[in-house]
Amino acid sequence: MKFAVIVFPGSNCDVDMYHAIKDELGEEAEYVWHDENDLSGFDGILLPGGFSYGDYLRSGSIAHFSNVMAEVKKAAEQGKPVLGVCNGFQILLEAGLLPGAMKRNEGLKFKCEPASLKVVNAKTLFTSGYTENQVISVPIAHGEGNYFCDELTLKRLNDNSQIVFTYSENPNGSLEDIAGIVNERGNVLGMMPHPERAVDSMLGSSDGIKLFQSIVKNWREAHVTTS
Ligand SMILES: NC(=O)CC[C@H](N)C(=O)O
Repeated sequence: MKFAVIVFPGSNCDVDMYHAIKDELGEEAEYVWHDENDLSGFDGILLPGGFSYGDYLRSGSIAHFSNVMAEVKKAAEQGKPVLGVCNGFQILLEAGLLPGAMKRNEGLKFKCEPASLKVVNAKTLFTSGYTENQVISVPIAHGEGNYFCDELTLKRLNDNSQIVFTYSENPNGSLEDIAGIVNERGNVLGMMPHPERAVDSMLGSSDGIKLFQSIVKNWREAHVTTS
């Protein structure tokens, strides 16, 4: 499986993402600069964390105008897996690929620490390697992770099982402890915690690797025929 790691001016978790895919997962990965106009050669799209355009205005609000975002939308419409982590999640929200918005953390402090997450929905293509309600440890590092949406959107998220991860202890004030959500179709996931930084026990946790393994397993089942 071949992944695109999209790089925006100010991305700083692209190397971690690339390392997780290439060295820990053992799949193909390529850096793709934000002005690229063609993602047709990739099977999965990864938007890594960082401070695209210095987080000016609102995190992700400038990056979502990048050329590559039209291609990310196309890939999502084609049903390809699209994962946005931290700033990647913020960009997906700004692009309208996921509902809701991100506010500054309650307390207005940047939080960088391990987080306990509950896997609320283990039926997505991103989480099928976990069990329902499994608690995993994945680090967070953000100043703008306070997820917010209106009541109707929240009801839809709950009714469609689109809330995928919640925090055991809410670090940022996000609505209903939301740490990650998926789109209605189930192929676009945004999450504030960093699974790419939890892929080896030397990093304090290897719980994140299952997320990437789930993507590959589900992709193989759908695309690779064995005789
Ligand atoms: N690591 C990240 O992507 C976090 C940066 C992010 N722009 C923030 O809210 O602070």
